[in-house]
Amino acid sequence: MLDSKLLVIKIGSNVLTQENGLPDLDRMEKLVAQIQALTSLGKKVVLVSSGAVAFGRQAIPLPEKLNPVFKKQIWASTGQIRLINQYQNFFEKHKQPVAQILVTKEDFRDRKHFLNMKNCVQALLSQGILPIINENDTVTITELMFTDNDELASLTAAMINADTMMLLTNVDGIFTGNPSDPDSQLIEKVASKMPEVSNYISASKSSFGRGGMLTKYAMAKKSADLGIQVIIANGKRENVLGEFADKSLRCTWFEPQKAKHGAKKWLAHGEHYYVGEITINEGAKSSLTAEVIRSLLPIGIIKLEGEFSKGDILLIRDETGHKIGLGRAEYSSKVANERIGQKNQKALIHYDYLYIFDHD
Ligand SMILES: Nc1ncnc2c1ncn2[C@@H]1O[C@H](COP(=O)(O)OP(=O)(O)O)[C@@H](O)[C@H]1O
Ligand SMILES: N[C@@H](CCC(=O)OP(=O)(O)O)C(=O)O
Repeated sequence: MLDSKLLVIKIGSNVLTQENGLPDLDRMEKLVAQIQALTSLGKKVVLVSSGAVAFGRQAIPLPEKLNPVFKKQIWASTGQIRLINQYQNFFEKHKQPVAQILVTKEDFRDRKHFLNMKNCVQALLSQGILPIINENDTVTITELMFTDNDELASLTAAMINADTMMLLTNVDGIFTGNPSDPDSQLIEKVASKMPEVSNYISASKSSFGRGGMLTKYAMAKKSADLGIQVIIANGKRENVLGEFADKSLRCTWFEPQKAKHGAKKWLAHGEHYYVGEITINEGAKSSLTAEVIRSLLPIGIIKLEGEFSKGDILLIRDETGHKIGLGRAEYSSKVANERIGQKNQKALIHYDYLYIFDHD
C-alpha cells in the first residue's frame, strides 16, 4: 500500500447494519473515531456513506404492497436524516464539523456543475470540515441512479484527485470464489493486467447492498487505471482504518497506474454521459491512439450524430463503429457540421480533454 494524503472512504449499508437489519451504531461510532485518527495524522478524508434506506426501513414500517419506488423514497428521505444525525453526533464528540452533500448523476454530467461541486468539497476540506456524501435517492429513480455508491465514490475520488479510495464492505476483499467457502482465497493484489479477476465474482450481494462485488470491482479497476490506489476491505473489522494506516490491513489492493490529470479523470467516467457521437477515419484513429496523442481535427471526422454544445462530452468511434474514446467538444454540433472533413479548422476536441479507452 502507498501513503495517502487525500482519501475517499466509502461505507456500504451492510457495514452500518447488524444482521437483524437494525443500525449498528457501535460500529458507526468506532469508524468515526478511526476516521478522526486518520485526520489527526494529517490525512484529508471525504466520506461516501450508504445507509439511508437501511436506517429508514428500520424506523418507518410500510405496507408490503406499497409501490417499491415510493418505499425507497420514503425510507431514503426519512433514513438520511437519521444517518446524518448519527454521524454528526459521533463526529461532534471529536469536535469535527461535518457537511452533508446529496448528489445525483446529473451533477457529474455537466463540467461546470461538476466543477462547482468539486470547489464545494475542496472549500469544505480547506476549512477542516468533513464532507459526507450520499446519493439523493429521493429524486434518482432508474436511469438517473448511480449503479450504487461504489460508482459515486469512484466519481468523487476522480473529481477531487484523491490518491486513495477505500471501499468498506462486509468481506475482506475479493475472493477466488464465494467468500464463505473455506477454499476461497483472498486476492491481495490486483495489478493492471489481470482480466481474470471478474470471473471469480458472483452476482450475489449482501442483504442491503445494491451493486454487489462486480460493480465494486469495475469501479476499483477504473479508478486504479486513473492513478488512484483502491482498497476493498472489511468495514466490520475492529480496527480497519488503524490497520490501513499501519499497512497491516488484510484487504484487496488495486495497484494504481500512472495518474491521469483532472479533466481526463472526469472524461473517463463519461461513458454514460455523452451527448453526441463522432465517427473518425483511419488516419485520425491512428493519430489519436499513437503514443503522442493529438487533438481531433475536423478533417478526420466522417460523421457527427446528436446535437451538442461547447463543453458537452462526445463519444468517438472508428469507421467500424468501435468505441475509441471520449472527448469534450470545443464548439457546438452546428459549427462542427459546417467544418466536418475540412482542412485548417480548429480542433473539435483538444488533447487535454481527450480520453482514449484501453483496448486490451
Ligand atoms: N468473489 C467474491 N469475493 C468477495 N465477495 C463477493 C464475491 N462474489 C460475490 N461477493 C459478494 O459481494 C458482497 C459485497 O457487495 P455489496 O453487497 O454490494 O456490498 P456493499 O453494500 O458494501 O456495497 C459480499 O458480501 C459477497 O457476498
Ligand atoms: N444511497 C443508498 C445506498 C445505495 C448503495 O449503493 O448501497 P451499498 O451497495 O450498500 O453501498 C442509501 O443510502 O441507502
